Amino acid sequence: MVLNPVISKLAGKLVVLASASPRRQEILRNAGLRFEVVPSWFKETLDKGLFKAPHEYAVETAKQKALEVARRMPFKHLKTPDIVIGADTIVAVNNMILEKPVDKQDAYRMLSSLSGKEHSVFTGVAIVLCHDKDNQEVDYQMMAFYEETKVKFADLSEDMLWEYINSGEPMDKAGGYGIQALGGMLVEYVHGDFLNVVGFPLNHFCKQLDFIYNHSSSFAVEKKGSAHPLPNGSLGTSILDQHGLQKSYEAEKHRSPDSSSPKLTQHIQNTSTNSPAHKVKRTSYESGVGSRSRVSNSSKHNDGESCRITPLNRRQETEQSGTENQPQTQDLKRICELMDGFKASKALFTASRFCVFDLLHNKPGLDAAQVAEEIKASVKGTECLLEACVSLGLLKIKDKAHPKSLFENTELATSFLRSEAPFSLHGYIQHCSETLWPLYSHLESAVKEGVSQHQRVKRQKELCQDSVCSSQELKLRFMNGMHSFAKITASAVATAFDLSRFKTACDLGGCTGAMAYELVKAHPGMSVTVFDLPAVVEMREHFLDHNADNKVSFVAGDFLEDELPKADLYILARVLHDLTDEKLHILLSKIAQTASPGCGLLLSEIFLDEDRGGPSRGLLQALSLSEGKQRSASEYKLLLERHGFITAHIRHTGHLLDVMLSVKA
Ligand SMILES: C[S@@+](CC[C@H](N)C(=O)[O-])C[C@H]1O[C@@H](n2cnc3c(N)ncnc32)[C@H](O)[C@@H]1O
Repeated sequence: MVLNPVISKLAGKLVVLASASPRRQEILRNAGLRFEVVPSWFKETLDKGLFKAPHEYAVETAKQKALEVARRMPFKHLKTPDIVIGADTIVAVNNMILEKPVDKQDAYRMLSSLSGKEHSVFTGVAIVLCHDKDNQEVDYQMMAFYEETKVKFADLSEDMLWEYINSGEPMDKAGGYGIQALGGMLVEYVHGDFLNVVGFPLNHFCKQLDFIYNHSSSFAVEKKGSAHPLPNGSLGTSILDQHGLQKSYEAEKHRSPDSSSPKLTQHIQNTSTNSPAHKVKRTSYESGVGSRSRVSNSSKHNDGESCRITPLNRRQETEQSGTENQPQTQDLKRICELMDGFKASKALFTASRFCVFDLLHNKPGLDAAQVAEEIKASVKGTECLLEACVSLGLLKIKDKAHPKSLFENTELATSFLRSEAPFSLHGYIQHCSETLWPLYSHLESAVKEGVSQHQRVKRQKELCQDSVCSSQELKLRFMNGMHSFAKITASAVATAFDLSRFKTACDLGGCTGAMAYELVKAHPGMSVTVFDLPAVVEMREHFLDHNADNKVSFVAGDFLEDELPKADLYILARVLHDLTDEKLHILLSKIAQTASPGCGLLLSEIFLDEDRGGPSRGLLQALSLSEGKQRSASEYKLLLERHGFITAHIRHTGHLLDVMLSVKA
């Protein structure tokens, strides 16, 4: 793709975003970057007084976040990333740094200090390149930069301030506002990169990548194992122009504690005690991580960790003796990751089932025994579960100096795993656990027989007299699953294209109406009919959004048999992949008969790569062997053309679903 030649340089590399911020993730995904999210455990507690200017604090925090993840992953995740991206956004007014408010009063203090004034939003970004070396060490190189955007707030009345604070939006945002949502109403003007205010300066980031990959001989960016030989010490210094835009680059080769950046070394030593700052020997991670004090205070935790890495250490000893080589280590790690994948899923399902993330949201800082009492489970089992969740980045330890491990949610859990979070995946996780998990546990039979194992799972449940769920409960569970997934994806689908010319839409298989509500929000002139099976429509009251009641209506029917409502735009979101070719043609021909020329068809699915080599999410979903199949964008395009719909636009959103807009010829 011509637009993102730099992003495409990262294809095939293990890119890690050391941030749980959904906004950063969305910006990078929309740019087409594929990456894993490993939230940093680095606490944003650097002494602000040490920094001459606010942006220095943001850059240093970004560096520490990225380095913490880069150093942790080879041990905790058993893989070395190629690139780790860290970022920190702060708001500065009158040379004072504002981070995230801790409570409503703090939000009030921040927002009133911004009222009627211009302030600066700084995002510091650090890019850490990791290089596995033959002797089990990892070398790190770092580039860091920042971007400044000026924002002016209107004069805010007390009523406005409190209405905004009571919306709950300020709480997880630097400076106490989110410009991309309600907070946008407070802003008079923005000078500079808008995305920087949202949380990530995409344009500057791409320029820095371009520098690393296309113009610098100082960065070892070739394939692992063929890195340039690297000189010792610093590779460069940061040169800032008076607008705060970093014209040159700051690149540090992190090889020894006497690195040329005294401040960096000082902070690394604050957090990582006595290990060399940027050259980590895998077998010595235990004594070098930031959580060292907690490890030594909690012998159980320590034991658990030792057990887990012992087999790998043995393997490394063999490798160091020269009988194995580096690529095999990587392969082993990849295989371990695949073998252990189900354990991680099941830990997530179980914690979610016990509502651990709701509990720790309401009562942060409980220890394992307290959690066990609340969820009515054994202390030993709960402790294992909580520690596993910490290792997966879902929970964190509240006070590392405390003799007991006190648990609290990470940002990731707060954003996606609480059942009341606006983008909660709780319902979908339960759907995965209760519906999909049993199906996939019969995968062998599914592959042999080539059909879905729904019937087998049902029979088995009946035999075990396990079917305590009524059909109503099952239906509600399914709808909860669809609803929580759709709430996450609907906004990207609804805004992928300009749909303002369509005044009426019909969402076929629209389930709970999650997409319909998002569409009328994004396109105020539009009204939407949700068309779904009677059994689904009769449950709609559980999911109604009363803010848009008059724009969204529900019609019960079977889209393969009944007459379809008339509309300017038809929506098929996650419907076609579940249909046989025969049913798909029946549905498309019914839409074609009802639609007038110029009508639109918005299709949303995972589009497989044209060579069917990915993405894994689509190919793994196909293993449930539903009646339908997963297709590429050009396969869908051809199917639609057969029914007179000409594809106008295709968008690989880089989000969970891709989108295609076609128009009836
Ligand atoms: C995988 S869900 C997708 C739901 C929703 N479009 C979304 O994106 O979240 C498929 C939906 O199609 C509906 N559906 C399946 N067969 C149908 C039919 N013959 N007539 C109407 N709706 C149907 C199901 O009830 C379900 O709500």
